[in-house]
Amino acid sequence: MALVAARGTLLRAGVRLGTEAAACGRNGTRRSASHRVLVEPDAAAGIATIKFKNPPVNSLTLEFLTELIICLEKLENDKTFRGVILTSNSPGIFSAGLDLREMCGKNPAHYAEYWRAVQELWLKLYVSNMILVAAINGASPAGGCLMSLSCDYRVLADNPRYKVGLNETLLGIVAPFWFRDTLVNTIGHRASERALQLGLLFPPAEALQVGMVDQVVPEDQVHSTALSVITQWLAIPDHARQLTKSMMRKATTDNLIKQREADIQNFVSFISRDSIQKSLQMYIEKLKQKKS
Ligand SMILES: CCCCCCCCCCCCC/C=C/C(=O)SCCNC(=O)CCNC(=O)[C@H](O)C(C)(C)COP(=O)(O)OP(=O)(O)OC[C@H]1O[C@@H](n2cnc3c(N)ncnc32)[C@H](O)[C@@H]1OP(=O)(O)O
Repeated sequence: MALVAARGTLLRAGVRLGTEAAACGRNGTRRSASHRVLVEPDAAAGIATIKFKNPPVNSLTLEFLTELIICLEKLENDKTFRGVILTSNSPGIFSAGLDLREMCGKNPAHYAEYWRAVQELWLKLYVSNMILVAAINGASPAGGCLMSLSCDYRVLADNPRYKVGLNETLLGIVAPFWFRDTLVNTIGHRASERALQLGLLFPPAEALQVGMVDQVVPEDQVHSTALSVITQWLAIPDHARQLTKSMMRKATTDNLIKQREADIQNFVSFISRDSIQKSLQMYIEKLKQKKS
């Protein structure tokens, strides 16, 4: 159902599914997707690397979200691949999170479609049967951080500019309950309460200390470290690891699934408020001014 909706979005966006599908195939050679998601499969190792390529900052536009969802679904259904590394094709920025322009100046139907896609990506990541490792090679605020928190393991490049965290309150918006739950499941309740209220963005050493990431390594070792982590995890029998993952995470995803439509309605009414639209516009303006 969600995949059908996602395909509808892609087709409206003019994305050729044939090309995209080929990119996520089982071929062992390097291939790239048509648009915003590059996939480098290593069939022999059973691992694929997904590289975000949505310039300038890998923000989660509806089209990018849709491509990611379809790509993950294809890998999930292809038993060749047991592990996936998520990383950015543009070192410096992992992902700037949700695309602010998708949440600003649009109509309620658009907000609803957008939020459903955000939910879908999280659901796909959080309870994926595959081993997901985030190789965080750049800044990763808000939705970018959520993507990495949804993986099984996070490796962050040691660069003080590469901050990670759920900074929603700094934008005048509120992280929804399933963002909160993902964070609480990772770093615990007290640390989450502080991080969420203050919208904290953690530089690498602090991110490691609070548990937002599992390892901090020199920038040029992020991918190789992710690869060696995934290799260790691959040694565990899939059925035992998958059932354990499900046991740890399914209650969290079920909580969203049972109130998915209400969550969409909450988002639409929240984001449509004049005060929230103003806050987002001011934030976009601030990002622009930072440059000049
Ligand atoms: C009663 C309770 C009710 C509760 C109900 C809850 C309902 C739910 C509420 C809503 C929840 C929403 C959850 C939101 C999650 C998010 O992810 S929001 C997005 C947060 N993201 C950020 O804050 C990141 C902002 N960007 C940056 O900090 C920086 O851009 C960067 C990523 C660190 C990169 O810096 P730099 O390399 O210097 O690039 P810039 O020059 O800043 O940016 C380049 C251009 O990119 C544009 N841009 C940046 N980020 C975004 C973005 N997220 N979306 C869209 N566009 C972005 C930036 O404006 C620049 O554009 P140009 O000026 O046109 O070049």
